[in-house]
Amino acid sequence: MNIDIGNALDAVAQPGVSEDSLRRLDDRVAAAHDRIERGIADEEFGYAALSLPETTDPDAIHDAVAPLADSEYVLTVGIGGSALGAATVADALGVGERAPVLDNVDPQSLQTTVESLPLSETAVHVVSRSGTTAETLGNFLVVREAMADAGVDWTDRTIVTTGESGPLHALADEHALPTLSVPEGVPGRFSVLSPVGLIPAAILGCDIEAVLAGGHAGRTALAPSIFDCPAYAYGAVAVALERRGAHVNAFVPYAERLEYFAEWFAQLWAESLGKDGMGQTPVRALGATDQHSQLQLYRAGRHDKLITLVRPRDRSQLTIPDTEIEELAYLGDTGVGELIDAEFEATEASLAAASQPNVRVEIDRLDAASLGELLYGMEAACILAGELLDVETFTQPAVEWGKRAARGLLGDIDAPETDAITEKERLVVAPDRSQ
Ligand SMILES: O=P(O)(O)OC[C@H]1O[C@](O)(CO)[C@@H](O)[C@@H]1O
Repeated sequence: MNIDIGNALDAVAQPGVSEDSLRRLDDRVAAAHDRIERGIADEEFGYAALSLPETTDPDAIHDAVAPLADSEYVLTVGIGGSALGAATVADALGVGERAPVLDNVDPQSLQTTVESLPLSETAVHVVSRSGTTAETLGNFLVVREAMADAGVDWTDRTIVTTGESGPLHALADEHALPTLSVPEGVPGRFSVLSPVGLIPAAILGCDIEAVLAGGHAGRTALAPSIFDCPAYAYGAVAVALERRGAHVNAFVPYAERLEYFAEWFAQLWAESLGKDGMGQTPVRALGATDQHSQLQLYRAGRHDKLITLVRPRDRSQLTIPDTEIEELAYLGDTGVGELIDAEFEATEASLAAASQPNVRVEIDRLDAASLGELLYGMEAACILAGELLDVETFTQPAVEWGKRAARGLLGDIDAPETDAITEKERLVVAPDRSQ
């Protein structure tokens, strides 16, 4: 993974960062790096995520999934960090269509998903770090009943990843389901390089060792300076720009197979850095598609964004055939990869020409090793940003209020938050149907 921050400098962008302030910021990056290394060495909560390339045991994953190796599909039942990592890895490695994700509680899509899958050839991976998440457990209870109704023994086709205790762990124990642990000290959104993110890819025959090796390359690339460490360069520049008004991070991968990666990044960035009244709002977009929907805003709208452009350098070859239409001659014999890269570079230049700060993130090609390095790099960038912003990067206390309110509404607990639902201020505007 390498990073080009040239278009974030104040010589080009507004807001922009001067090279002097980057050099001054580098002292803080060196101190933050020491802090991170100490956290890794002491296996501290959160920092332990940066040891996963070394601590995750791919053999244990292969052993656990061996009975499911005949699966045509792997259905992940999880939400947030318990789904987005697995979806990102499967998507990026080209098995996304065989690795659907149930990460919402929408009755229609749940029904459609369950009805569309050959349940006897489907493995179900239920993932929840807490083991209590209502959406995940609710979805799973529906899926297992559908399997039973279809005459499929769900205990033969289910594998669980969860914490050391909780209802999901109890259920797995009761039915002797194969169970792997969410690694100790690793928050969900930082757990992609563990069984949480790797099980579907392993069942579908992907090279998870190469993903971990890429993560390891990311580990060895950590260095106490933004001028030597791409991950820290990204994190530091994002923070510096946020401080100068770039409160939005439009994250734009130029590869369809990285669409879930943008969603994964959005959780990582929002849930880790959205604290104490700060935090860049991640916006997922896709290149070149969203050039035709969002770029007008990115170029001519407020100067309140960092635009992150991501691409694999090497792409598969597919050539646009020649055409008899003269105006389209320029497309003939052009690679589709050439076309999307021209769009990438033109968009990058168009943002610079409009003084809109943007950063280029590149990987060699979209393969297991580069993916592992990219995921690790973004996690390290996020942790570095958290150090510079001095926020509690690894928790997400603000999400608990809503969970209590919902459980109160469903009669599970007696929660004061639930009152706010019934006492909501109302000013409803509805069309007058009497006319
Ligand atoms: O893995 P769990 O405990 O089911 O949580 C799922 C997701 O929900 C959150 O706790 C937010 O509600 C995320 O941090 C987490 O990734």
